[in-house]
Amino acid sequence: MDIRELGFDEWFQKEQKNLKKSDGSPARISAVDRDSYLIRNDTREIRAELAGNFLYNIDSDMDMPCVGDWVNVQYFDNGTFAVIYDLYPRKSFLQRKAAGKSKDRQAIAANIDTAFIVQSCDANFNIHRLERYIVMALDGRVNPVLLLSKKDLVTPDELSRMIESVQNAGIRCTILPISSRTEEGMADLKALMETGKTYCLLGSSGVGKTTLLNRLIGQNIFETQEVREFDGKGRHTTTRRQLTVLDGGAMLVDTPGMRELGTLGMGDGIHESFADAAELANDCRFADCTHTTEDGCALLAALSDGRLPRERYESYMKLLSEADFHELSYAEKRKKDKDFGRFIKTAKKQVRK
Ligand SMILES: Nc1nc2c(ncn2[C@@H]2O[C@H](COP(=O)(O)OP(=O)(O)OP(=O)(O)O)[C@@H](O)[C@H]2O)c(=O)[nH]1
Ligand SMILES: [Zn+2]
Repeated sequence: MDIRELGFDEWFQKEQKNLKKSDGSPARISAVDRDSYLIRNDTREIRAELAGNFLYNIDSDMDMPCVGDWVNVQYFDNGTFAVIYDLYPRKSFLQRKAAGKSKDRQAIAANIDTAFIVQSCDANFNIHRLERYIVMALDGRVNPVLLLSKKDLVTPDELSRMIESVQNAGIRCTILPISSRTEEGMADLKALMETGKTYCLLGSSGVGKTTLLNRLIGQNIFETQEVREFDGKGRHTTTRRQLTVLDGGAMLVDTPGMRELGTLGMGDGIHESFADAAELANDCRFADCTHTTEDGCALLAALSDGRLPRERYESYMKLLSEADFHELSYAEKRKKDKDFGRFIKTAKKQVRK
């Protein structure tokens, strides 16, 4: 396999000479498990760890490798173990964030070309929710495609009305109705997925993402297996692969963090136009731009020369920062609930005293 088939195109080749360490080889992160990584190169998938000085050279958590990232590595033990020295710039970056506060950001995946936003035809279809997922994708420079799942549950008329309402809302993304049950649309979906490009599935719980993933990965049993290897310290470890190369050569990313996005909430009254701002964000120099202070921020540029009205900018930033937009992960919520429970307990004790 050629490394270009894993997505290492001219864009990354050009960035190679800007890396701190000029020797080394490019490899792609295929799973992250706390401080240990799986990387994929042209021949194999192996375990990797960060170089000792990696942490000294970064400014924030956002500079830590995440799934989909390209990294510069050096191989040891006959190429069975690697050390990560450097992170390539990101072409695209899916993250949860609260506007302007870097500590409230959480990386989800890097270098995704297309996000399939899944909404099921029967109950889950909702224009406002769709708009929010589209903003999230565009803000990370990821191309959104709408999959209308469970097509088998609606009539052709109902389906046409849904597609019409998406178009009437001014949303211009590709729309593909599919059914995992009847296989309708599955061939079209596979035809959309190109060799060397990376995809992910976003959508609420129950819309059929897992079923679809299994359909796409299913014929590729080897890829779904866990990777068991000895790590650098000789321990036996197991990691679930999060970036999978499908039979057709396209790649699919599925991380636990991506699953948790499924509960994306729906506040009221934020049905303002976002398309202009979200499309501008696509042109920011940095994939992880916060649109607050960065040089090369397309939103700030448009704001200063009047192409983007201030209130539009502000409502867009508000949308990005909403608590329920980039929902806290389930684990974080559980922890918050626990902390709150503890707080109540202590407070009660103190009252008793
Ligand atoms: N009728 C119909 N049902 C489907 C289809 N695809 C999935 N389902 C059903 O929808 C339910 C939810 O599917 P999942 O694949 O688990 O949905 P999910 O989006 O992965 O949900 P989470 O795992 O909770 O995130 C299951 O009962 C599936 O059998 C479809 O194309 N048609
Ligand atoms: Zn920006």
